[in-house]
Amino acid sequence: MTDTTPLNGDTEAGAAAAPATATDAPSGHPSGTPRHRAPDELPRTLPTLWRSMRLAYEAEPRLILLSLGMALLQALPDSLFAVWLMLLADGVAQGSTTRLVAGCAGLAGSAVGSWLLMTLASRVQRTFRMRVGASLEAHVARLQARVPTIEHQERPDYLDRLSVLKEQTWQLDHMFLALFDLLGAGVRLAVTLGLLVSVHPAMGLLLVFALPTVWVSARRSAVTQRVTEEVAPHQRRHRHLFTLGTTQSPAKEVRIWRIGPDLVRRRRAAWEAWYAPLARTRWHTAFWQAAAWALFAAAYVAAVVLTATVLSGTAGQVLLILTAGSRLSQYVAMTAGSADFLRMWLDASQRLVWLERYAERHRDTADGVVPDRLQHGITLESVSFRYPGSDRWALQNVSVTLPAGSVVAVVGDNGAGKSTLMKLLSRFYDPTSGRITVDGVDLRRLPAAEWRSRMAGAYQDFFTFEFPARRSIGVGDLPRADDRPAVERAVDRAGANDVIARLRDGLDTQLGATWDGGVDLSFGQWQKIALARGFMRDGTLLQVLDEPTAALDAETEHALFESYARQAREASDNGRITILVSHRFSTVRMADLILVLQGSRLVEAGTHEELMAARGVYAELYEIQARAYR
Ligand SMILES: Nc1ncnc2c1ncn2[C@@H]1O[C@H](COP(=O)(O)OP(=O)(O)OP(=O)(O)O)[C@@H](O)[C@H]1O
Repeated sequence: MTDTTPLNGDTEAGAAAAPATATDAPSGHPSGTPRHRAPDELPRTLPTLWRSMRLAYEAEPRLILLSLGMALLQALPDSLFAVWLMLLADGVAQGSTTRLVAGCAGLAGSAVGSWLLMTLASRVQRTFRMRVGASLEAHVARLQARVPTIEHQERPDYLDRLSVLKEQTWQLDHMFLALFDLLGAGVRLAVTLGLLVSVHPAMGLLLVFALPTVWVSARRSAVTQRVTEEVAPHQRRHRHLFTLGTTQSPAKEVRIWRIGPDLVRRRRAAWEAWYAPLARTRWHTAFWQAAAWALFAAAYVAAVVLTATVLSGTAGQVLLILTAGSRLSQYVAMTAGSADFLRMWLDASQRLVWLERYAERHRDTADGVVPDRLQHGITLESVSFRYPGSDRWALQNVSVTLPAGSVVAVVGDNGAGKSTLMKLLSRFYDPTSGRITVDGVDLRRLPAAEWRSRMAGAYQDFFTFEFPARRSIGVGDLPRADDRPAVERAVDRAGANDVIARLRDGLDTQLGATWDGGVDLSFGQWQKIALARGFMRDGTLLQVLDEPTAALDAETEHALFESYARQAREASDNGRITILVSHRFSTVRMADLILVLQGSRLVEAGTHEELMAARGVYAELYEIQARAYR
């Protein structure tokens, strides 16, 4: 693959592996080269195996025991088949009715028993798989949600490992069954070996010749798994490009820029980069597997010939060696196949435990108490921040106090760090250096979930919840999601009455055209719904409005925030701070405090009048915009 230009934020595998060049000094880095971040070591195998077994046992204790019992029982009628055949053959050859009847009865019993057990086992195992699979998937989802920050969602090493784990989660249930099959195959193998040795101890050597097939198979699986991990970034990338080329949201740009063929080409290249090493590995290991099986086949033929000639075995014994010998190869293949699955199970278990440990390490251990009301405000003390894997400072040495009860506006160029500041205040990330305090208490000491429950927010990259309008807004305060007057108040605060008035069934209208009876909204209408959601919560300490009205015209935005700021000042009996990000200076001038960010630094702070009098960056930009509107 030669063309590796990132596409739409796609993460480059090569970039993730770039050498470390970062310093910790908060100074701008011109290149923005991503720093190398080695993925954590996967935990040791055996304890992780034990852990995943415990998880499955805790989820379905009775089903797991029943499945295991069935798998072991199924081994018996199967492996005794050779004995019945021997009795039958000797009965015919020696004219012994007793042997003949015993052989026939044994064959009938084995056939019926096998069928019965197979039918029962498949039912039990299907239920077991569905239930355990669902419970493990939920476990992985919970672990991910438990991490309070969103840093891990942007780490390529984490995403690669997680994408493999997600695939494996639904396979984990298969793998438990593979373990039971392996145990069942062990029983079959032991019985068959006993039968072979009963003819002559030398027949036991057949097992020795079968062992290379097991070893090669296990080795094959381990090598394939290692390569799978190495090429995981390409796999994620080709899926991403496929989604880009086939889903609705990028469809307009894909067509207008006519990048469809380029996407196809790049997806193909990513697919090749993912698949080619895997295919090579499979071919390579298949050669060794074939060689191992050829060795076993030669030993099997020799055993049959030896029994018939040198050992002068009876017809029944020759038949027993023929049947048990071929079954031995079948059982060895079964053991090897289960071992193959087992290898994947080991790997999935390791990843699962890695995720558990990651979630545990990043568990929120903050023990501070979020205040009922703000007395002084929120202070940033020399706050610097850079995103995980990036050398570029998104914020540098920002020091400022946002006073309790104030309306604060943040302005600045694209990429100046405004949204980053909002993310730090929301504790989606912790500062790289410096600290943020809430009435003097470090924000890191306040439990993220509790702090966020006292926040509300509306963002430029809002999400379109395709629920009935009432609920799409109501989820902004889940306990009151069905409280109609509360939803109506939020609609009013967001100035979204016009959007609701146009909906066929008002607040009860299903949003999203792909749903039965659903309607689609314009971008601006969706944005007003998101804004209303951001106004659902009462009693918040921090209200973040990160360009939530960028799709509205300047006049509407201005009127909306004038009214909102007035309400916020009148009703702020708990010292709530409202922080508004906007590019429109006509809107931000009403704020009590205006922060001007430029190139990741806070360059000015003050009221509109103070900043105009200072004749700095703010005054200049304000004049430019004002002239444009005149
Ligand atoms: N998830 C991320 N990972 C790495 N870098 C990021 C990430 N998000 C933002 N950045 C970088 O951080 C810097 C600040 O971005 P931020 O989104 O805070 O800017 P902004 O002032 O809100 O810009 P805009 O006005 O365009 O919304 C930019 O250089 C940006 O490229």
